[in-house]
Amino acid sequence: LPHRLLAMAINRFPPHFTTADHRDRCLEQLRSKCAPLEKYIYLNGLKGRDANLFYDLLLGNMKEMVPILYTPTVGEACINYSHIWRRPEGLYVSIEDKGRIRDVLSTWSNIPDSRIAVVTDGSRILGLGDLGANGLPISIGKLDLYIAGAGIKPSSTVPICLDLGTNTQRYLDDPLYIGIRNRRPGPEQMNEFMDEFMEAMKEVFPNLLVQFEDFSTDNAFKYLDRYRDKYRVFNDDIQGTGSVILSGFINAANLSSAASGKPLGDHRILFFGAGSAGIGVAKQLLSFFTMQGLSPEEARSRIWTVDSKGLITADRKGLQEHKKFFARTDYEGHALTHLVDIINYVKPTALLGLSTSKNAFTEEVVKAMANINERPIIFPLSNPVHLSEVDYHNAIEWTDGKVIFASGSPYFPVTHKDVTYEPGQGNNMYIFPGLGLGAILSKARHVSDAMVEQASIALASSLTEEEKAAQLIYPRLTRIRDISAQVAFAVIRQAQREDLDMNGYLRTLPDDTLLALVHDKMWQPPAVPIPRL
Ligand SMILES: NC(=O)c1ccc[n+]([C@@H]2O[C@H](COP(=O)([O-])OP(=O)(O)OC[C@H]3O[C@@H](n4cnc5c(N)ncnc54)[C@H](O)[C@@H]3O)[C@@H](O)[C@H]2O)c1
Ligand SMILES: O=C(O)C[C@H](O)C(=O)O
Ligand SMILES: [Mg+2]
Repeated sequence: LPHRLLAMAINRFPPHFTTADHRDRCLEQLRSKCAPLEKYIYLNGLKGRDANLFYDLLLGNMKEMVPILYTPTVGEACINYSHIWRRPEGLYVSIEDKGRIRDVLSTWSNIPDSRIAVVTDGSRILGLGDLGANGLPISIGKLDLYIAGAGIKPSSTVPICLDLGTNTQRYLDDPLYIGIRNRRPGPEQMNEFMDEFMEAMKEVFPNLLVQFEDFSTDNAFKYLDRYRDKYRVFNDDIQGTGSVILSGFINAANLSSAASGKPLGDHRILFFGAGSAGIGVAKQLLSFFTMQGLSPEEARSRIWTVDSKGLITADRKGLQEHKKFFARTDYEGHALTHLVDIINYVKPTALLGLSTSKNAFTEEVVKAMANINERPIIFPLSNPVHLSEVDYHNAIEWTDGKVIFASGSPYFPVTHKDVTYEPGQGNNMYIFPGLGLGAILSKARHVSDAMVEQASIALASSLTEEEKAAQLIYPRLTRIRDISAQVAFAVIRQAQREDLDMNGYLRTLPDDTLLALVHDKMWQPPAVPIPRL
């Protein structure tokens, strides 16, 4: 520091100030706030004042801080973002920037360092609907997990919110709303905007991986298909979720089959919710069955999907494109609309909720699953927690502790008849940090389906003996860096198998050296000494 600044800094730190004490002081300040949103605002302020300390605290307190910075509290932060906004912390690209998007992107301060952008258009934030320009915190929250969970350097991250307007009237009417006050454009105008945006991203940020986040279902599928072979891009809600749930399902199916004695290939999966997440997961779960030796057609026959109109059948008029693949052709009879009737007809071993329909898995539903399965697999995956299809304590109580459970948002452990049960969290946060790190280190030209699948298998195999003994299906969050390294390693090797990598050096490394290199590349918050005379 120049002498004048050093002198100022010395004068302003109290004589007994130490960094270690200050870490404890910040934790105490955080814990003194009662409301989760207040905690979010506090942490956001801390990040602005001292980012290194913020990430150091996050790394040391993942279990406590992730539910504040990420799901579920980040959802509340998004809903209220126009009112809690403090300072610029990401990049907004608005529909009014059309024709000069390249110039807008060029204003970003860390272009040479930039490696990963999370881009949302705010149109489907978690299960909370169209939040427009208030969606930026979801990009920030995902990138905080890249930094803490996979050691991506903070200066390499680019949070982006595309401000295309909103169809949510209460925001259009809110005098403090931070976005443009228009309804969303039609598909043609949006396509033109997205084409210009993606091309400009490639020009301005040549080394960037783009993660699409929380686009409404039609656009999520459309823009993934449109850009996946042209740019380095993946969709977290379709591919990240598919990958994390395949992983949890592999471990859950093993536990369930061990209890029932039935072969793994006999599982039958019922999806409640058939949007980007439901169909994304269903497509990824096909590979669970093909891994057991089933043909692709047999695999498809093990999956049933349900939307707000009931069991999806091929004869339904006006069926949306993304629902056609799993639409049943073998059901004859009147439309099945009640979940219990559907369960009794399908006899699923697993019920997965991606419906945004709070408490849809009622006692009757859960007991119907428990009646036909020794250990029913029930995953209420909708976020945030108040939209979960069933709360953990109910799932435990209604199945007398037999359920194999994972939810999208975190739950606390539950004690039932003197036994304490730990829930799994089936959230794409276990996948995207490692998937992104692997794609960045290998300099992969594209993110392939096989890379996503290898990420999933690596996650499934990452359980420790202790975690297996506790019958967990996902590893503990405190091990996230280790898990991300294993995921990244698997992604790099798959990129190499498919000739998608542009970092030839990594090919020359034996497995243990490559894994060590992935760990070495992870950024650690530096301990910044307090200046003293
Ligand atoms: N756990 C995770 O990692 C993860 C990842 C992605 C998405 N999600 C969650 O999944 C949910 C869905 O996301 P999406 O993008 O697929 O949304 P979406 O709105 O496109 O899809 C919702 C689906 O649920 C169906 N549905 C709604 N109400 C229903 C009801 N009462 N009965 C039956 N079906 C009903 C709809 O018809 C639709 O098919 C969100 O809450 C999101 O937060 C979780
Ligand atoms: O953001 C999350 O917590 C998971 C997922 O991407 C979602 O949209 O719900
Ligand atoms: Mg999402």
